[in-house]
Amino acid sequence: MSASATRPENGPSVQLHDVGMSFGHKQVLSDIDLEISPGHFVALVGPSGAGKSTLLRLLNGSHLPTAGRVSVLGSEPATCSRRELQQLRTRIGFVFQQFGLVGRLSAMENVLMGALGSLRMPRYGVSTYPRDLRVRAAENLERVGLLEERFQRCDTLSGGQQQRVAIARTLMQDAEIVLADEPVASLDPSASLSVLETLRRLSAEDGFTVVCSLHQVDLALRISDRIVAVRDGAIVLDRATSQTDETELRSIYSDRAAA
Ligand SMILES: Nc1ncnc2c1ncn2[C@@H]1O[C@H](COP(=O)(O)OP(=O)(O)OP(=O)(O)O)[C@@H](O)[C@H]1O
Repeated sequence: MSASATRPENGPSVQLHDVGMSFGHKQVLSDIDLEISPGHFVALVGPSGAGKSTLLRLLNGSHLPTAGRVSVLGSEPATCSRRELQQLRTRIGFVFQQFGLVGRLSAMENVLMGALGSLRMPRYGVSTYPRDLRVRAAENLERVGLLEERFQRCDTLSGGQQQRVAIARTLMQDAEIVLADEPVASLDPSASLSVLETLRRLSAEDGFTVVCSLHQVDLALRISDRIVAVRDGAIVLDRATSQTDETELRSIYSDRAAA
């Protein structure tokens, strides 16, 4: 794992205390208490509209809580200056459902863009990046199984391949936390499992923490160390994955009307 300048040794990656989030009069999250240790792979599950994406956005400082405290890698986004928040975000990778890649650029160039935070000037074209970064980008593409496709335009890659490129891009950041917002929602079951297994392997190899929202409870059970379920803006289950099962998790979706 990358060295952290501010996080106390072995301190939690993420700490939320009594967190609430409202948009105007709409209360979206309330009384959220959550602590995640470094290197853990946490699956965030729960029905549509439960507040999972909002919770992930609180973790990278895109949203600031309207109540309580959020601390990420030892920093509180709410009290960070703009520059401190920018620095914090270089330590946090984000993987989106829609990949967030530049389709007309090659896999290699998209991956290199993950290193832009460490460069002073914008770059245009693979050859304008320093050689050491090009070597690392190729290594990271190899780690996600896409070395051969490195010069292929991203919009010609399959969905699963595109998500692998997005994951390789976060590796260029040396991210200490990877936040993944429904990263496999648009993939078929086989590609979904394969992408999540890749993320899991990389997290184990490099030691970064993963918080990953998922709708597929079977995948959450296969891939995570811990499952946090959110419903109607509150945490309704927070357990080691080995201590829960598909029936209990499905009830969080199906009991919704009765709750
Ligand atoms: N910027 C915003 N302004 C107003 N309401 C918002 C905003 N962002 C999210 N919400 C509301 O917050 C609630 C939770 O949304 P969120 O996207 O966090 O849910 P989710 O659990 O990620 O859902 P899904 O699984 O469908 O992605 C929803 O009612 C949504 O309309």
